[in-house]
Amino acid sequence: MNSSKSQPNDVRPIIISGPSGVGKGTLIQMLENAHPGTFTRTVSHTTRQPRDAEAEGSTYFYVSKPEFQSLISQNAFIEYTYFSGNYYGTSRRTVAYQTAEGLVVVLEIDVEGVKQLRETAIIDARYVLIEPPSLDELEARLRQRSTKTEVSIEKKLGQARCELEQAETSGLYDMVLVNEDLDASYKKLEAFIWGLSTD
Ligand SMILES: Nc1ncnc2c1ncn2[C@@H]1O[C@H](COP(=O)(O)OP(=O)(O)OP(=O)(O)O)[C@@H](O)[C@H]1O
Repeated sequence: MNSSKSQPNDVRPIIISGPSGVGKGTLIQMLENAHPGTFTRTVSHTTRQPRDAEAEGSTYFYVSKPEFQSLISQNAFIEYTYFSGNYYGTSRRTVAYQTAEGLVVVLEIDVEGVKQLRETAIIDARYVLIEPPSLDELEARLRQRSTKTEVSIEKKLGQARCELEQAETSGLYDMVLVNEDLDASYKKLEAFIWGLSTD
C-alpha cells in the first residue's frame, strides 16, 4: 500500500477485540512495523508496583489505590479493571493527548468492555473484532504459541466461546475480520483503517 507515509484521514482510536490467541497482537505489530509513527498503544494507569526496568510513563503510570479510586470517581477512565489485587485502567486524557498529537491509538479491549464503551459512548472510536476461522484453529494457535498447561488452554477456549457469542450482538463492531490468512487479514485491516475499499 502507498500509505506508508500518509496518516489515515480518520485518526479516531482503533479498538481491537477478539479471543486470546486470535492474532490481535500480531496484526497490531504488523501495523506498527509498516507505518512507523502512525500508531501508538496507550499507556495504562496501574496501582501495582513498578518492576525492575519499568519506567513511569512508558510502561505504566503508577498511582496509589486512593489516587486510582479518585480517578474512577472523576470518570477519568475509558475502562478499568481490578485484577490480582491491583487496578489497571486506560485514562481518557492519555488517549486524548495521544490523538491530539496525531497518533492513531490502538487499544485492545475485551467484548464486555466494548459493550460498556458502546453503551456509555465514552470514547469516539472505531471498533474491530478479530475472529478465528474456527475454534479448532484457535486451539492450534494457542498450543503453538504457549507452554501453558492443558487447563489454561481449555479455559481460554471456554472464554473464547463466550466472547464470540457475546460479540455477535449486532452493531457492536464496525468491522469483523476473520483472521484466516494473516497477510490477507492484515491488508483488510489496513484498508479499513485508511478507509479504502477491499472489493
Ligand atoms: N492468520 C494466522 N494464521 C496462523 N497463525 C496466526 C495467524 N495470526 C496469528 N497467528 C499466530 O497465532 C498465535 C497467537 O497470536 P497473537 O499472540 O497475536 O494473539 P493475541 O490475539 O494477541 O493473543 P492474546 O490476547 O492472548 O495476547 C501466534 O503464534 C501467531 O503467530
